[in-house]
Amino acid sequence: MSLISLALSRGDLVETRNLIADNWTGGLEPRQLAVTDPSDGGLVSNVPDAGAADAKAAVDAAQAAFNAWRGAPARDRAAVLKRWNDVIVAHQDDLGRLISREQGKPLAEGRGEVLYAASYVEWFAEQATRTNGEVIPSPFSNKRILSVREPVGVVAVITPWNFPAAMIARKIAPALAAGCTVVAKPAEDTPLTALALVKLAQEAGVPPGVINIVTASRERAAGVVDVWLADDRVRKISFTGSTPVGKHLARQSASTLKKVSLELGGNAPFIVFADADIDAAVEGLMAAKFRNGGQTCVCPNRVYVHELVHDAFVAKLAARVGALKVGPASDSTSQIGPMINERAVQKIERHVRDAVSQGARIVVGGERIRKPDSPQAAYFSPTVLVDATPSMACSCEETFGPVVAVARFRDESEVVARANATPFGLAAYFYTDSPARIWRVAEALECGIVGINEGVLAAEAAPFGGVKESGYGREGSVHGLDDYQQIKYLCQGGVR
Ligand SMILES: NC(=O)c1ccc[n+]([C@@H]2O[C@H](COP(=O)([O-])OP(=O)(O)OC[C@H]3O[C@@H](n4cnc5c(N)ncnc54)[C@H](O)[C@@H]3O)[C@@H](O)[C@H]2O)c1
Ligand SMILES: O=C[C@H](O)CS(=O)(=O)O
Repeated sequence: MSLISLALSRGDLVETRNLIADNWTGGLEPRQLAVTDPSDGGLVSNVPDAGAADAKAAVDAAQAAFNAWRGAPARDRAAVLKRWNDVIVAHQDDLGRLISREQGKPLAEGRGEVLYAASYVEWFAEQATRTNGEVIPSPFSNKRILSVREPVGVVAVITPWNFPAAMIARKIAPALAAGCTVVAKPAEDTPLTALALVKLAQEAGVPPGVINIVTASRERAAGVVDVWLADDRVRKISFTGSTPVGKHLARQSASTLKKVSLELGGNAPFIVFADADIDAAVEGLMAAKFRNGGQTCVCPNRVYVHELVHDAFVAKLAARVGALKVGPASDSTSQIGPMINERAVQKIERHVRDAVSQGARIVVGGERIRKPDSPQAAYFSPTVLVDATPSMACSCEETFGPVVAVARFRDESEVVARANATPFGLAAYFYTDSPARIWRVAEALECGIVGINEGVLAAEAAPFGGVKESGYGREGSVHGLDDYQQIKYLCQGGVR
């Protein structure tokens, strides 16, 4: 094991308090939430386990800051966001270590996520000065009409644990660019990265009350968010997480007709046609599937390989999967870190057991890895299953782990139908050498994101989001501000 320290050079970036207005606070109740290292179960730190009173205080602060922030020139908002981007990049190493400590991903991935998060901040620093309205040719000689874009108001941001930096940056940056203010609640497993990012935002000059962040346990998360859902000053919910929670938030937002954007669960198909470059398809699947140990919403969850190339593909894939090194983030040679928690690894075990009980065969892996020196850690061996069928749990639910389930197919129309036979529609991937097939299949797949002969799609310039039960709204791209703004129509009469 080539050990590396996950200690930060700037220890004060391990911020253990919540921020409301310009007050770093331990919370209005003396309750604490323990943050543990998934690599060994050790305690990283404690943060406040906030409640309803903290949630309301956050909205009070965000509302109080809104008029001044929305009234600032767009270039001033852009300058603050640019400085935030710069300080995030300057602290890439510390933030990467913090991500790896609380989320478990290997340090190289943690460092990479920091730059990914910063790319959204930089993108929206640029977009902030482009929120143009329109002067519209008037249908009336005595009237002039135009439209302007305005910030919606206070935005509630609720984020998951798998990308603790990128997911919250992908929401706070456009909110601030649009002139909104924010109340944020990061995932209970990974609050420290979000707290550090907000601390850096404060250092970059984000005014008091523009960003407010509270942390809460899984048991108390609903209590915090329910306050925001019921408060009519909160004009938008931006959520990334599971589909069941997303549906709940959408239902509860209806009472005050909040704008809602939902980046939810996936069940991505990965299709390898007979005319594909098999080596490229294997590498594409490795990149897409094993990023963050398979714990991403766009990970391929069902792999369909044409029967003519199935055995050759599986043999190459199994060799690559079997060679992946599993270990703690503190080992620089680790390629697959621990799963986020015990609940996650038990779901993966359940999926593998269910698949085998229905006839799937394990080609490589298939078992939990227990490390004597870290009995509480939740490691799972990189796994390839073949002979997967639609009725298996691993075909119906996202496994969210390092397990590849492979099925054969015969023709294009059959495999597209199978790929679409899911309530989800976030990402899909396919490999082919046929330009005509590229258009047919890309148009036929029911999803928001398509990888064509490519496995890694993340990009701040691209519109990220899904359809069906993977949610709605788009993050990043020139569309990323739309959900944080409203369009106002102005009509001036008496011109003639
Ligand atoms: N589409 C995307 O961009 C995207 C990105 C990352 C993760 N995800 C999805 O998120 C899931 C994994 O993340 P997770 O386990 O953190 O999801 P989760 O839905 O359990 O939790 C997400 C956030 O919601 C909060 N939350 C949980 N229950 C709540 C409730 N009743 N009321 C209010 N807030 C509540 C959590 O504290 C957390 O902050 C997977 O389904 C994954 O596909 C989607
Ligand atoms: O897990 C969800 C992330 O949004 C995936 S990505 O890093 O944006 O591709």
